[in-house]
Amino acid sequence: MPGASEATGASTGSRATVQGARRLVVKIGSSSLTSVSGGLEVSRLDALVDAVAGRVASGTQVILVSSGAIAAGLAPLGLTRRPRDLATQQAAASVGQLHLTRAYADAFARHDRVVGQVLLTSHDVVRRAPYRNAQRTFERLLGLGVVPVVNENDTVATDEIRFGDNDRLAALVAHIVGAEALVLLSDVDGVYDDDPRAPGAAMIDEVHGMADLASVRVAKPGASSIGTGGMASKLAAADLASGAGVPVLVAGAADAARALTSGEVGTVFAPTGPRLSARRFWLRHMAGSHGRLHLDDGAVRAVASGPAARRRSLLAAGITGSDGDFEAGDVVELVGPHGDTVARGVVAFDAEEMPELVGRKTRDLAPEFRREVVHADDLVPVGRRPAPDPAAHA
Ligand SMILES: Nc1ncnc2c1ncn2[C@@H]1O[C@H](COP(=O)(O)OP(=O)(O)O)[C@@H](O)[C@H]1O
Ligand SMILES: N[C@@H](CCC(=O)OP(=O)(O)O)C(=O)O
Repeated sequence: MPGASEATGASTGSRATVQGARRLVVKIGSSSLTSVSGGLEVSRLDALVDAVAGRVASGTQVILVSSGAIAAGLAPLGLTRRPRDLATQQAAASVGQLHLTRAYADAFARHDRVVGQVLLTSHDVVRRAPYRNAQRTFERLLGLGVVPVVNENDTVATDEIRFGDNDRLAALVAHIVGAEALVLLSDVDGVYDDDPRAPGAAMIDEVHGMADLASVRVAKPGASSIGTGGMASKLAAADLASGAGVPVLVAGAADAARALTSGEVGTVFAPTGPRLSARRFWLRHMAGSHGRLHLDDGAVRAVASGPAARRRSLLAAGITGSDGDFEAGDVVELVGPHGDTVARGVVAFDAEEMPELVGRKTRDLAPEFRREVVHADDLVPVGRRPAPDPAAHA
């Protein structure tokens, strides 16, 4: 387990990246902005905005992902605890999001900054066209000097189309906007090797892959907790972002100013994989899948193993079957002989054309079928990386 005293060059580099990033996603959790009894605590929000505005003034484009809509809606509705049912959560979010947005607009106005509200559901990112549209909107907002304030569109998100938690949403947004780093601010000052309330629990300085966290105990959020995902969702989001090349800093909201200037607080997650382009990240982590192509061993080796430069397109000869109702241009899973997904990619044929193709060498195909089924440029391997299982440690 890397400890506070074992700072390495890579960690220093990751903290330096957070410090020097020209485009940064900052996520703040509900528990750092609200209390169940008092609703939105404007003084805490103001302190966060002071830190963000300071960073913006120094030339960084900041995208703020803010939780707190549901919690901020409780007190105005006379609710004394977080509701369990989705409809009441959505009603609370409808009320609370308005409070949140108004407070952000007022707080940033003190710094002569304009904010723009961006409410997303997973529907907006699983399909390519709305995803590109969201990308363009962010780009234009940032170009206009606006601070985008993002949340899940809780009032319309049903269970099926929920991101689930804003830590994950923040990791996705970091890739949508091409941010250089992600900062997750919470009511705890970093990731601890045990429940932070346990005697002797120590904060971890740096993480170089999820294997470093194998022995970390992640306590489940209590029933009265304001936050939704607890530390487990932060670790999953940090894994998602750092695995695709984006360093992540987990720090306390009370340390926001230092987190956004020196970066010398909290726990830093060094990148564990190459930086994925926004398109490849979308393909790998966000795109909705419309079906599956089954591959033989040779095809699995061709498309999913070895360095990226040597990976090849998927040809009909390596396909043993398909299922699903996809059309050319849809995203499908590429599945190995043992049923495990080895890659995802954009398929060049409709499902109903597949019987003509399965198992055939290119030279044996009719001329109109003689092309890659999934081109190498449209294909991204899905490696398996272990993440800590909160249930196992709770
Ligand atoms: N190993 C751990 N290290 C740090 N915090 C942990 C750990 N296990 C559980 N926690 C808890 O996770 C909580 C943060 O998650 P959460 O309340 O969901 O935050 P937020 O609302 O900011 O998203 C902290 O209050 C902390 O008590
Ligand atoms: N979208 C929800 C927050 C969901 C969420 O992930 O909350 P948190 O764990 O506090 O970051 C809201 O605004 O209440």
